[in-house]
Amino acid sequence: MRTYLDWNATTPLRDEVKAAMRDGMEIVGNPSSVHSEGRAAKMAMERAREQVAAALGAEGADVIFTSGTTEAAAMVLAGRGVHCAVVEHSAVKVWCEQDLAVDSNGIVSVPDPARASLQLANNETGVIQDLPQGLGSSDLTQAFGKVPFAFNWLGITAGFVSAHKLGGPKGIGALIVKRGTDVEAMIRGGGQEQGRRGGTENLLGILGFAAAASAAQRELEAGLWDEVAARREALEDRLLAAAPGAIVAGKAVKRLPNTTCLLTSGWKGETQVMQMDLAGFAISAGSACSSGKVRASGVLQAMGFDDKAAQSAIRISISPALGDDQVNRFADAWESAYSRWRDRNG
Ligand SMILES: Cc1ncc(COP(=O)(O)O)c(C=O)c1O
Repeated sequence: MRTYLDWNATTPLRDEVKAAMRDGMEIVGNPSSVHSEGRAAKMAMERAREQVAAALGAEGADVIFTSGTTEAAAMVLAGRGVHCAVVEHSAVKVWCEQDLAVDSNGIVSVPDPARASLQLANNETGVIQDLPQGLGSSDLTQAFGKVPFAFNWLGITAGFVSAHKLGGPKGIGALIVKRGTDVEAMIRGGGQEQGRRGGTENLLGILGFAAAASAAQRELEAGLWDEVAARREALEDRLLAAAPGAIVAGKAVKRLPNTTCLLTSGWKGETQVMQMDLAGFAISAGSACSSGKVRASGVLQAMGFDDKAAQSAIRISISPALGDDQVNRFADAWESAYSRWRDRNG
């Protein structure tokens, strides 16, 4: 039996999502067609758009369906000379001047919010940022569904989300913009999405996204993520007690309730990921692998960790679908791997 502890990377489809997509398979029409089949497809899509907007607290804002955050970010950032910090996901970073300062907790200073992009929560550490009013754009991908927020109250112009982080399908997401914001289409062609994103819409993906967004909203309102936070705290207490030299990145500041980024300097993150995989647990390493060369995480380096510490990072990210038992079994497995490593490196 495998235990999946990598919910920040992606999530399994929720049952409600599968049901919504299965129902959607019966829809025949193209949302742009004027006949009854087309109007039925359009109606289902617009209902889904309202559901996504409601879950995001973005009623009255424009929800433009895209293939996910990467596309949404490109639409508003490409060629604009926007500023960001190196802690951003590469989907944002690739378009920006990466010159904003980051402190040892991963908190970013934003001198000119209108010309900046700042993530609400970091995918590696879970660190949550207070977004300054008037911020140009924010990557909301990791925060959506895990912590309550309302787009309408964040005071930002644009936000990016991906459905697969909250139990929806992969390859669908949205760009959310304040109504009336000028957004030039990147993918041109038909006039879909008010001329801002050409191409026949991914209706099945959209229906799955809406079901995921509503389910996530209900879960948050029911307080299930408070239980996740308590479970995560208990896990960190155990791991830090077993490995007194270990560090949890960002532990001193507000974080997502489900994320632990653990550094055990000297013990390679990749090694830990492989050992845990063999023991039946999926976690991820906090370092990025590019062209066969393992690099330390830029996020952790920006927070002041040296290469050896940064390369030891693992990320454990849980969800309300996991119980105490699964998390405890992971802690057991990690602790015994740690004591073997410590005995060898003593
Ligand atoms: C914070 C953050 N931004 C952007 C992305 C990219 O999302 P997608 O690959 O769905 O476009 C991810 C997911 O990997 C993420 O965690």
